[in-house]
Amino acid sequence: MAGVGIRRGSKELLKDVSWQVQDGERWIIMGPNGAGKSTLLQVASTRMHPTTGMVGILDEVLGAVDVFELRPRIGLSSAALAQQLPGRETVLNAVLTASWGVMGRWNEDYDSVDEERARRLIWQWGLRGYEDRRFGTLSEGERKRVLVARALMTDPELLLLDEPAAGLDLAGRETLVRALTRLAADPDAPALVLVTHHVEEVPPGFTHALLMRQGGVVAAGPLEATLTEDNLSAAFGLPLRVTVTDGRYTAVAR
Ligand SMILES: Nc1ncnc2c1ncn2[C@@H]1O[C@H](COP(=O)(O)OP(=O)(O)OP(=O)(O)O)[C@@H](O)[C@H]1O
Repeated sequence: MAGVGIRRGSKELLKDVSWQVQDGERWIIMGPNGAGKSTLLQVASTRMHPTTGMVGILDEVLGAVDVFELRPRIGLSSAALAQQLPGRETVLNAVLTASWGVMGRWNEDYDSVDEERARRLIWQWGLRGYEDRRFGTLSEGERKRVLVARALMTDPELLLLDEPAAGLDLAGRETLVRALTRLAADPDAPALVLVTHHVEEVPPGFTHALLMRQGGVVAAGPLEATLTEDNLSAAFGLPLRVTVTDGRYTAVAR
């Protein structure tokens, strides 16, 4: 995207954002509350159109393409989507129904190939044995992993994860970070974009970072050169001390 701005009334949600994701890249989007991260993902997932600027997604230009054809090529996991999934739906159906772009199972006919893929994803995301459990009865950590499995169901070319570790306890977070580390290392995985508030949630193997503040880009580029003390302090508006141990980041106020 180039020069993207989004305005609602007098408020600028995004200001002159230019950003490119290439095949095989794994991006972190980070910034404080209200920085515009979710808005940016809304644009990248074709749910929101910019007021100014140009957005190209998977070789199509937003505004000149049928978004309903583009959406199955983009996997999305977010709290807003989780709320739309019926709690009575089974884990298997929560993942499987993504292939039809619907949230609850009705009378659709699913191929056994689709069901096999859904089961494989459920296993891959550490939920073997949970296939018949109802989504509403899962823990937050289990739910988050179902959402990622669901987002991968259509074999997307781009995977957008909006705060997948929000609300998880330490073990839940570490399980998810490990799973995302594996995904990042998979050469067949789609391009990845992960939104988070916390450097502790950056999975090793992610390649790039975009730091935001007040709708604008503070810094963007290769991860190590971007997640620096100076850039993170500027994004969060607080002097930070950042350490990296075995590819894992921690940040504390200075
Ligand atoms: N329709 C709207 N009208 C006016 N302001 C809006 C609208 N939608 C979002 N905003 C504002 O735009 C800003 C950016 O919101 P956004 O959800 O993108 O931020 P975020 O970085 O994802 O924040 P958080 O980390 O808290 O989830 C916020 O200040 C929000 O209140």
